[in-house]
Formats: sequence, structure tokens, C-alpha cells
Amino acid sequence: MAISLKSAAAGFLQLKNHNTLSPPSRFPSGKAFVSTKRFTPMAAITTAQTLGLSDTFSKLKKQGKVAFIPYITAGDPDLSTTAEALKVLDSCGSDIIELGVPYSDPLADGPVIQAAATRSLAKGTNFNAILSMLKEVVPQLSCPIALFTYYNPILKRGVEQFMCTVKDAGIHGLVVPDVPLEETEILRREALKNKIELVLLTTPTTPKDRMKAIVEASEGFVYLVSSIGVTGTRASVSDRVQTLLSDIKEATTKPVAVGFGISKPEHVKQVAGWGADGVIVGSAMVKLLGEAKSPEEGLKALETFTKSLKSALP
Ligand SMILES: O=P(O)(O)OC[C@@H](O)[C@@H](O)c1c[nH]c2ccccc12
Repeated sequence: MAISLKSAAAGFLQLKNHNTLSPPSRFPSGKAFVSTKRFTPMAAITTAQTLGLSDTFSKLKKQGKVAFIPYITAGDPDLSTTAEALKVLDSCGSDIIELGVPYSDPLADGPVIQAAATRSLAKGTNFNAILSMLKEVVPQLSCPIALFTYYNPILKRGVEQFMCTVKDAGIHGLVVPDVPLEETEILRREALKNKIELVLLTTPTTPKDRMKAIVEASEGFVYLVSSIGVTGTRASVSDRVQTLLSDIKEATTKPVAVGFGISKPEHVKQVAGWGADGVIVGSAMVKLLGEAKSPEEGLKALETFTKSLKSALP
């Protein structure tokens, strides 16, 4: 289904303050993923045993806990390191992991994640290679993966084909930041068919009636974007998030996770204290991995950082 220019423009206007519509672009092509490491044979946790997104939140709520949700870009610095990073994040207590599909025009992303996507694409990362890696690694994880992609790569592959492909790879959730609510009908239908939870995003500039429609349609959890603009660490998290959270919680009982700018234990503590059911940390994670002197150093830094943030959560 092509996005009509009119709705694309409407979508862009709707999203202009937070996630912008990315112009059509080539889909990354390159070598299939070939594992360069023998994965430690662990007792594979079958995907069937791994809880989905909403069930994960239900479990945590019963335990009085808040979900820790890191984001990393697949293929940065390379797919073998991504495979190890997923296992590190899982073993450090991540409750859900957002895995980003690198894209050539990630216009909702700030410089850190844009650079990660560029590095990954330059390495030849492509969607099939990511799927191959996931088929090996997902059975070793105890937490669910939410795939993070712009809309264009989905359209290139075809929505139906895309959804059953990611389901086969053991993916539980999907986040598509640049699809306006009006264009989500086919995505939601195919996601539901494949038991993929399609997470929708609301922002500080989303009108209340539109926010209500978004939270109504969102599956898995509601993604509350904490601040206007693109992804990237901020010195502090806006107090506005507290009001936004209570507005959303008036509109729905679905879990709400907050992202954008969170990068310190005090940010995590603050957002959890305001009633968030989950906190999402992306750029700070991506920076550690992508800018380390070696993959081993990046993985070690990721482990230390994740433990410091996780320990700040109830
Ligand atoms: O990077 P931050 O500021 O920690 O924000 C999370 C963000 O990285 C992740 O959820 C994400 C990556 N790319 C996006 C594009 C739009 C919305 C969200 C995202």
C-alpha cells in the first residue's frame, strides 16, 4: 500500500514536532549475517515461553516493578556484537529490548542514532542479515524483542510479508515512529494476525483527542515521547512528563513507557516516580557501543551502564 502524498504530508505535519516522515529511500542491501562467534550453547528459552510486551508489563506490575527498556541499533558496530549486546542487556535485567533496523533517513533520530545507522549500513547490514542473527539469538533470551523500524522498509517488503517474517524470527513487538495513526490500519491488522504487538507513540504536542485514539489503538504498551524534537540524551527530563503521564493514565489502563533523553539513574528514578510503567534508553546505550575502541570494550561499558540504570528502578 503506497502512502498517498496527501496523507504523507498530513502525517508529516502531525509528526513534525517529534517524529518526521522519512522520504522513500533504498533499503539496505549487503551480506547475510554470518556468525563469527560460537554462541555459548545455553538452554534455549523457546520464544513460546518468552512473554510478550503486555504480559511482561502485567508480570512486572504484580511485582511492583518498572520495565527497563534499552534500545540499540542492529549492526552497530557489527551484527556479531549486536548478538552479544542483546545477551548482555538480557542478562543485566532488561525487561524488553528495542532493536533498531538501520535506515538511511532516520529523521526522528538525533546525531548519535543517525551515526549508528550510517555505520551499520556502511558495514552492509541488511534486514535479512538481522533476521538471521535474531533466529540464532532470540531463543537464548528471556526478555521479548520489540523491532524498531521506519515505515519505508516495511512498505518495501510488503506489510503482510514483513509481519510474518518478523514473527518467524521470534519478534514480539513492533515500533514504527513515522506512521501516522491514519495509516496504521493495515499495519495493525497484519500485526494482530501474527500476534505482533504494534506500539504507537504519543508526544507532548499530541492533542488530547488524538492521544486518546493513539492509546486506544496501541498494543503492548504506549510509548510516551518525553520531549519535542529528535532522540538524544538530555540534561534533564521535562517535568511536563508527569502531567502527560497522568493524562494518558486517565485515558487508558495500558502500560506507558517513557523515552527520549533518559540517560542517567536520576532520570530513571524520576520517570518511574512519576508513574511510568517503563523507561526507554536509546542514545546513551548506542553511544557506548558505537563509540568504543573495540566491541569488547563497548559490551563491557554497556553492561556497567545498564546495571547502573536498572539499579535505579523499583
Ligand atoms: O535515544 P533516546 O533519547 O534515549 O530515546 C529513545 C530512542 O532512542 C528509541 O526509542 C528510538 C530510536 N529511534 C527512535 C525514533 C523515534 C522515536 C523513538 C526512537
